[in-house]
Amino acid sequence: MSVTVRAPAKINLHLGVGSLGADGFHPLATVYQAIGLYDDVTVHDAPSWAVEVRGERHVRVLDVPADDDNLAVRAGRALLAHHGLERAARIEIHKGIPVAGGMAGGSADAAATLVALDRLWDLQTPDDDLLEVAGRLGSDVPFALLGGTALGEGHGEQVSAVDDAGAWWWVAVLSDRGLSTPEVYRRFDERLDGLRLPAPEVPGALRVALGQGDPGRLAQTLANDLQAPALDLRPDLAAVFEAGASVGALASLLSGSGPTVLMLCDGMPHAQEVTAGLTALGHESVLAAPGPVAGAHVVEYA
Ligand SMILES: C[C@@](CO)(OP(=O)(O)O)[C@H](O)COP(=O)(O)OP(=O)(O)OC[C@H]1O[C@@H](n2ccc(N)nc2=O)[C@H](O)[C@@H]1O
Ligand SMILES: Nc1ncnc2c1ncn2[C@@H]1O[C@H](COP(=O)(O)OP(=O)(O)O)[C@@H](O)[C@H]1O
Repeated sequence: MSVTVRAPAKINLHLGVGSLGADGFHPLATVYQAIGLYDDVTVHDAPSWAVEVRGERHVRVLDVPADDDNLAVRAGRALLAHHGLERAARIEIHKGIPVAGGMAGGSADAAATLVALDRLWDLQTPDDDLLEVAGRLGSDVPFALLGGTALGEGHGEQVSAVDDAGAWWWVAVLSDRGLSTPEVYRRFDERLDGLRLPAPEVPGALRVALGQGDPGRLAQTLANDLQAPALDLRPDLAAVFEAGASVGALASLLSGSGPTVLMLCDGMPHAQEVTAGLTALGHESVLAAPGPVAGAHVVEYA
């Protein structure tokens, strides 16, 4: 028997970052949104742990570890440890989420594996326990379970749903190489030069824009505190922001720690226009996706 679970990419509509804490993490006030780019994870009972990674053309699958370092395997082991069990699984990952793009593809695989193994082995793990195991695997993993649009607090692992009336369309401009999340946070610290920041907050105007489902308003409130440090590390990305403005995107924003650049559009036809405009300017990997979409969910039992 096998179980296949689909999990979405995430973006951060607001990424407010505070000063580095004693735990080695930065306090966050973020609003996540799950968008329609997905990884599918299929699990089978097996005598020992194994993982295979495949993916769509725009995904650099060779950058994904195919051993015990893979977040999906770490998730499987963590779930078993939580239940005090000893078993193993073969995990097949089909990636549609860009690797090291600031869209939490590894976290999506971890979340999908938690749900898939829970079903395969009928573990009946309570939701709160799954969220807790997820939060220890990575700050973004609980959101990949929840999906939709959600507030992220703590270091991003404490998630709660947010009212969102929108049917948003995003265009993602991928990069030909990834950016390391810890390096971007380190650069964020360097820029502060010892200054202590107040606790980060999500602006009320963002919640209003989401509640009204108004793309023009949302465009005014998108913000990411990691954008400037990421641009320090990748100054070439400035050209992508300029391209977004020149093809009429409502706003451009770095996705998480980057290097993917997101462009907010006014509906699907506009997203298609923006995609065509960027392609005509020579940007090769450009994907349009709707949001919000569901978190990790079963798509097949076989
Ligand atoms: C920046 C964000 C925004 O959603 O996502 P990505 O853009 O990477 O997808 C997240 O904060 C990334 O979360 P995730 O990739 O799960 O990070 P983790 O595995 O928990 O942590 C990796 C490392 O990033 C740094 N880190 C992470 C989260 C946080 N709030 N503060 C940090 O300083 C720490 O150095 C940590 O050791
Ligand atoms: N299942 C996985 N999918 C993607 N990356 C993984 C996975 N497991 C481990 N990794 C490692 O995590 C790093 C960051 O992964 P990813 O989640 O794609 O990006 P980001 O943190 O930018 O959102 C990759 O460079 C890769 O080495």
